[in-house]
Amino acid sequence: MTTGQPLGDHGRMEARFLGIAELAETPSVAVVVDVMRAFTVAAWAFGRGAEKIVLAESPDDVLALKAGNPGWVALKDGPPAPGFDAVNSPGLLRSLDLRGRTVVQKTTAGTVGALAVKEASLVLCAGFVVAGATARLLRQQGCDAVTFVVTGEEGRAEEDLACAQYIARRADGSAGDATAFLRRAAGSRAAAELTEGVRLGSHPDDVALCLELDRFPFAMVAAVEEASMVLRPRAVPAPAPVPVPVPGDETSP
Ligand SMILES: O=C(O)[C@H](CS(=O)(=O)O)OP(=O)(O)O
Ligand SMILES: [Mg+2]
Repeated sequence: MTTGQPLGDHGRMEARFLGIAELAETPSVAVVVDVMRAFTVAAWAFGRGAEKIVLAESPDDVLALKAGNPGWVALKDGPPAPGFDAVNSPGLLRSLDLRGRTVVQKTTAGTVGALAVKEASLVLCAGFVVAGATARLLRQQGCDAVTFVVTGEEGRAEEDLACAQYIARRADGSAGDATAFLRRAAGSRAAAELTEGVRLGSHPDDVALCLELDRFPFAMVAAVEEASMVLRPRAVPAPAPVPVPVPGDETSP
């Protein structure tokens, strides 16, 4: 799906929403979106103390990287598998202590999307849990053209598209009411599959955790380090509220 369009009322940022297979050229700035579940899981890994996440090309690469780096945490989607330490579930990951650890992650959609734009000058990975920080970072960087990679269902995954459009609106300075976007994600095929237990390696809380808006105050930046694509958190504090002048109060601005 190609829906190049200027966004918001302000016209400051041009956003394009593309599936992985539609990436004909390397974008300058890419936001790779996987709500259910790769980048919700990645955010939880950082929330639990992980230092970095290496995005791997294949399950075999995960195991090879782990073999060469004792202590790394091997993670993939699907059911628990020999040699792997974790699955792609925020509900299961949130009880792990990952302080100082390196996670190696391979999933069906999210990690593939990030690797597809590894040559971009700025790559952010996102879901609703880091939506606000991701939008703030795009604003801080002055990004005027952003390609959102909608990783699920060949660019049509409703949870990813809704999240991408929401981040684009916030980055563009438009109103930040997320209700309609979250409702679309809650009604997605991915949410239904997780609720019905179709997707293996899951926890009953996974959908709710994937729909937690701004759960974390950091964005997630991916960059090539020594031939691997490495994801790291970057704190993006919300700006302090502007004081409202109070008539008659000489101490107010
Ligand atoms: O683990 C997930 O939820 C999915 C698995 S699949 O795409 O439904 O097979 O992977 P993700 O890359 O996180 O979308
Ligand atoms: Mg997904």
